[in-house]
Amino acid sequence: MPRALLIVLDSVGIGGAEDAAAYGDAGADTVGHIAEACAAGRGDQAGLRRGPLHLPHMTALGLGLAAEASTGRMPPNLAPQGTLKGAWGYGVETSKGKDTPSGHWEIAGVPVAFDWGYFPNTIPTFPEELTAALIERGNLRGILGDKHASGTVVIDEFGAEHLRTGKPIFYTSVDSVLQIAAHEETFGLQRLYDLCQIGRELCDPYKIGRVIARPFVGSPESGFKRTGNRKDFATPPPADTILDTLDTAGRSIVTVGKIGDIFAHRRTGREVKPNGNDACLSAAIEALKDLPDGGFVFANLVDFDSEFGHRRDIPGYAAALEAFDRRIPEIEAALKDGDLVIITADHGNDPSWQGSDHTREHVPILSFGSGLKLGAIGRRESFADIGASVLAHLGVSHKGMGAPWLLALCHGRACPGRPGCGSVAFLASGSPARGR
Ligand SMILES: O=P(O)(O)O[C@H]1O[C@H](CO)[C@@H](O)[C@H]1O
Ligand SMILES: [Mn+2]
Ligand SMILES: [Mn+2]
Repeated sequence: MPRALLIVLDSVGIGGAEDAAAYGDAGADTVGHIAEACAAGRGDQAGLRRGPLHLPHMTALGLGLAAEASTGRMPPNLAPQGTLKGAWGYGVETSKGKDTPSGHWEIAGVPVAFDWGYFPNTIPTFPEELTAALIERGNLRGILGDKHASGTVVIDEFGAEHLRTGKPIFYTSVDSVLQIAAHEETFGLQRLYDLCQIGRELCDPYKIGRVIARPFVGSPESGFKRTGNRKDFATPPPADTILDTLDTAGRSIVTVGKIGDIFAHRRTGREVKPNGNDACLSAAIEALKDLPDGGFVFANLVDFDSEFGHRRDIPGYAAALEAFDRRIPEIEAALKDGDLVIITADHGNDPSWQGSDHTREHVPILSFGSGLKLGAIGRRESFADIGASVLAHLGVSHKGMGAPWLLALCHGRACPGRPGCGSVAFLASGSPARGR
């Protein structure tokens, strides 16, 4: 029985969203603008990286072709030179919003049809009764911030006052979030998590997607730094996702990084949550080693978004893409015959864009594995096609949103595709055909 690995490169969008203007993002293009900046020497940083964006493995999987199909422009240095090694295309987000839960839930078969709640870009941003309830139930002296902000800037601004007063820092963004930053040692990590749990309950009537704990360390003298103990308190998806479907079918599930949080820990299998892209990718590769037949590994790599996209750091983002790309051979080496890998993203976060928020974009869909039919899977009208394709590959029937694309489930590199070999190819139209 085949297995599947789904990797979400958080915020690695490829531009071109037709509805981007409605989000203030017309023209945003995360990968395209990083590639252009690198080609123009604006991606150089001493000791980190230099030169054109170098992503040989993702290029061979069709990243440049997917980007070109999405925007009409081939990003510099991403045109494939040799043989293509993957099936490539791009996904269009149908959900409302451009945040992590919308993107991930849609990937997993549940597009967001309702409107999230958002806090206005005013000071204060939070409704008085919400703040009052948080202060009372959280036993607080008050709150700091109370505005739209970037998380690293807001701890620089209020960190010292937080240490003096013990008041936590509350902020939000254009996303449906309430974020609470507090010093991990003086305020206490568990106390921050408990406060966020209270916040989660109080935010439900406002339809807020996530309450996020943002612990940090440091001092006014040394500066403040966020730690890896961020924790997202998400509202659960409104319908069954592929995780529910696979769990019901008795399949083994491993979720890596933020996935557990994003799906509110519902049917998220064995959760592994190390800190950072590299450690999360290692954990995903490690999980493949003892993943039984029919199993599913679902990983999120968040550094692209949180460390570089929101920070508008082009060299950092480029270096992170290159670091991921260098490890694709390790993923290939961990695969068994019949395994499927899909690499995608949940939204954009163009580091060349104004502000510090996500950007509405198409996402790349790159897949590979033995027996997989190579070539274009085209434009997928919903991210839900990704989850549907995972289910199709794993042979689990699916009644929800999304349609699987061209997959050739030919279990074995040497499969001659003889009649009756049992393999199934899903054609782009969605009609299954025998053999390959
Ligand atoms: O600036 P930081 O704290 O990284 O916040 C960002 O992280 C949130 C979740 O992705 C986004 O809504 C954005 O506000
Ligand atoms: Mn995200
Ligand atoms: Mn983000």
